[in-house]
Amino acid sequence: MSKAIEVVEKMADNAQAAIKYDKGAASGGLGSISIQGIGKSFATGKTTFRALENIDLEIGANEFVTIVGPSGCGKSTLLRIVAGLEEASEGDVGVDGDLVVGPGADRGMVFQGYTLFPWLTVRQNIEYGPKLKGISILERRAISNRYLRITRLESFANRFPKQLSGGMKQRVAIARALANGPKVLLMDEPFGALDAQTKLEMQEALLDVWEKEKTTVLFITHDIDEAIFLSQRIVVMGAGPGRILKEYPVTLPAERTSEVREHPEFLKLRRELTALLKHKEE
Ligand SMILES: Nc1ncnc2c1ncn2[C@@H]1O[C@H](COP(=O)(O)OP(=O)(O)OP(=O)(O)O)[C@@H](O)[C@H]1O
Repeated sequence: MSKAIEVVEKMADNAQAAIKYDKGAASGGLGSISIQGIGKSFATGKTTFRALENIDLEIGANEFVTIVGPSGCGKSTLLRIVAGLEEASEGDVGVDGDLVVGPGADRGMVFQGYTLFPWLTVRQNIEYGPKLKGISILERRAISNRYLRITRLESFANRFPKQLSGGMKQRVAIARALANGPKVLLMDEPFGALDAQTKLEMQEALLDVWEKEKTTVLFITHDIDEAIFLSQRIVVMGAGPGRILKEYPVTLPAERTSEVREHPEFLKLRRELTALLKHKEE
């Protein structure tokens, strides 16, 4: 089953999906995330595999936090737990004080693969979530217009996914997530498959969306430069079992232009993170 279908089906199953579209959430809802004592064990044959151990992380409303760490340290598992797609073995996740018990419209997911519905146009993909929630066609049109504009896809509204470039498809995926009015965007290596130039453009586009929509973003990447450029805070995880090793506040200017990449603070952070992660990969 594709990840998009998995998310949508679980949302449909979940009582939280019944929450009516709330413009307040789309345009400045809160969105603080509280991750408390999360542990996760997977049953693997006769043994269990300890994927996450004692994860505590508090993320403020409208904060942009990125998780980096070696392959297999549990980044995706943690994000899936926050999304409500995976159940934690121990601990709790709350969004604005509400316990996460499954996927909900308050949390939008964007993955690495292009998880669009290939049989729907760009506009229909964006309107899919609102339609599922029974939002009227007029209101749906207003929502899709807004996110087509914000993601600069207006002239591609009637195209099908296969007629789009990789960067455009990821912009549609972001627009589709935003169309549900989430307080929180959960992004698992969303730009991992893009070429270098498109990736840089997408990072700037995402910061633009984040500033306009005031969503909280929890982002995963292997790309240290991407983590520094985007984030207000970087959380480094280690493996065996997956745990938080260190947190770095990113004290770069709020306006992230390409010059920021040459900023001494950027270069210092890159050196520190590279050294820490190199050591962990060895
Ligand atoms: N359903 C599952 N059953 C058993 N083990 C799992 C399952 N899902 C994940 N794991 C294991 O848990 C660990 C963490 O996986 P996860 O995908 O969260 O890591 P990650 O840090 O996101 O890795 P990557 O950076 O390579 O994407 C891995 O060792 C993985 O094999």
